[in-house]
Amino acid sequence: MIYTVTLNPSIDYVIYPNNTIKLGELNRFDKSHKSAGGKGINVSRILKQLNTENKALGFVGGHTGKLLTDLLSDENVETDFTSIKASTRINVKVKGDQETEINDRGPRVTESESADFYSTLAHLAKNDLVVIAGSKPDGLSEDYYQNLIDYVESKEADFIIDTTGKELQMALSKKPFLVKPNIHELEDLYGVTLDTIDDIIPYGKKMLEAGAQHTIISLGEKGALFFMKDEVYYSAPPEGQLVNSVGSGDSMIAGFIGEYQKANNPLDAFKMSLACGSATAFKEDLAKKEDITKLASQIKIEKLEEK
Ligand SMILES: Nc1ncnc2c1ncn2[C@@H]1O[C@H](COP(=O)(O)OP(=O)(O)OP(=O)(O)O)[C@@H](O)[C@H]1O
Ligand SMILES: O=P(O)(O)OC[C@@]1(O)O[C@H](CO)[C@@H](O)[C@@H]1O
Repeated sequence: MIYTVTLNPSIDYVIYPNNTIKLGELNRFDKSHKSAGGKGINVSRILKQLNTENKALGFVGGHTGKLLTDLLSDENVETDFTSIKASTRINVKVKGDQETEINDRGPRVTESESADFYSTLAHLAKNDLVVIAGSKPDGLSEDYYQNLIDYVESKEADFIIDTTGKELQMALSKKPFLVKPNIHELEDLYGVTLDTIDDIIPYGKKMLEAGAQHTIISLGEKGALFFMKDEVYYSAPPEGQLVNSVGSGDSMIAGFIGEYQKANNPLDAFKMSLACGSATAFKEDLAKKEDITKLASQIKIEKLEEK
C-alpha cells in the first residue's frame, strides 16, 4: 500500500486577477477555483489518475477540512484523515502576470491529536511506501518527521520525503526511496549557488552518498536530473506552455512511484515523473490521466555519466 502524509494540508484557492494586482487597492477577479491541496495530497491525486492505489493521511479540521475531504471524495481519492479541532488552512495562489503563492501557517495540532495520527498507520507493513511531504503544522514536536521515519523503518516499509533544510538532511541517512529537491532547495541544503548542470551533478551524487536510493533534481522549465547508483541522467521537459507550476514537483513524485510500482524500472519511472510534472505545469489544476498519457511518449532521457 502507498500512504501519503500531508501534516498541513490546504484548500488551494486559485484566483485569476483581471489586471495586475495593485497593492493597497481593491482588486477584482472573475475566475477562481478551489482544490484540495498540500504536497502529499497532490501526490495522491496524481496517483489516482495513474490508477495507483493509495491512501491520503494527515490532519484536517473545521469546515475547510470537510471541504477538503469532499473534494478528494469527488475524485475518488481514498483518505483516512485524523480530525483536529482547528480549521484546515486556505492557501491563496494568484495567477497574475507572475504566479504568487500566499501560504497560511495552518492550524495548531494538539498533543493528543498528534498522537492520534499513528492509528492511521496501524496497518503499515513491510514493503509499503509512505510519502511524507510539505510543511509541519504548529504544535508538532521538532522531531515529528524523524519519529515518523523511525516508525516507518521499524515496520520495514520504505519512505519518500519532500521537505527542506535540516529535516531533509536528517532524512537522507534513513535511506529514503526517493528525494526530489528542486534546484533552489538543493542550493539551500548545501549552501551553494549552482549555475550549470556540471555544477549540480556533484551535489546530486552527494545525496546518494548520504543515503538516498534515488534522487531527482527538478529544474523547472529546464527539466530534471536523475541519480541512481553510479548513473546520472538528464531529461528536458516536453514542449508546452507553462500555465501553473503549483504541484508540478508533487506530480513528479507521483509519476515516479506510479510507474515504479508497475515494473520496478527506475528509468521508466523517471520518464513518467517528467510527464506528470510537465502535464501539471501545462494545466490550470493538477494534470489528468489523458494529459499525462499525451506527454509520456515525448520524454527522452540522456545518460550523462557512469563511474
Ligand atoms: N515551464 C515549464 N515547462 C515544462 N515543464 C515544467 C515547467 N515548469 C515545471 N515543469 C515540470 O515540472 C517539474 C517540476 O518543476 P519544479 O522544478 O518547478 O518543481 P518544484 O519547484 O518542486 O515545483 P512545485 O513546488 O511548484 O510543485 C520539472 O522538472 C518539469 O518536468
Ligand atoms: O506550505 P507547504 O506545506 O510547504 O506547501 C503547501 C503547498 O503550497 O504545496 C502544494 C504545492 O506543492 C500546494 O498544493 C500547497 O498549497
